[in-house]
Amino acid sequence: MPSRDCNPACIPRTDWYRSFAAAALRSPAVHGKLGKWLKLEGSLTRALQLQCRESFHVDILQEGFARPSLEEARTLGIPIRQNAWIREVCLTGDNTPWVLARTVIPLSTLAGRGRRLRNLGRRPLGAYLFSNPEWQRGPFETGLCHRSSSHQPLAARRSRFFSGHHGLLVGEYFLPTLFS
Ligand SMILES: C=C(O[C@@H]1C=C(C(=O)O)C=C[C@H]1O)C(=O)O
Repeated sequence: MPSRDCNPACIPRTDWYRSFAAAALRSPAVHGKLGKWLKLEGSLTRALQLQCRESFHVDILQEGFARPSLEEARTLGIPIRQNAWIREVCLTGDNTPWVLARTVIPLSTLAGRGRRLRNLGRRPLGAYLFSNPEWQRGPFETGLCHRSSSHQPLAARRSRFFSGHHGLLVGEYFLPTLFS
């Protein structure tokens, strides 16, 4: 895993989608089991843990300071050349990768109590956000992904979390294994 304080060059490009726009989402009206997961309120981690028979864990794919995509910076309202803390994980249930997640946390959000967001390790981000009532979630963007392989995520959702003037962006990409 890249060192914690590396420059943008250290964090290699995400090999699923760098940003929500890159997922080329379409037909946001998604129904059935897929739609249920996309519209799930509350902690996705908690819902996945309830889905497990044996085990659940968060695998860190990469984490560190890097430059968000232009679209992510604009969505967060931060300067387009400013680094952010980027965390990419795989949520794994019963030893099967179920969800890929990319979280972009602006520098301003890391100040003060937010500095804990840099030290989550394998603790789920949701456990932090949903245990602190000052964090509120905004509306979801959802949709089906354009896939170039059968292993890539079927659908994705994204939302911003807010605490006062601070925010962060969470993108969650649902893998086909969650539905098999
Ligand atoms: C926001 C949540 O946290 C989950 C855990 C994440 C992590 O640990 O990086 C990222 C995205 C979420 O799927 C949640 O549980 O709803």
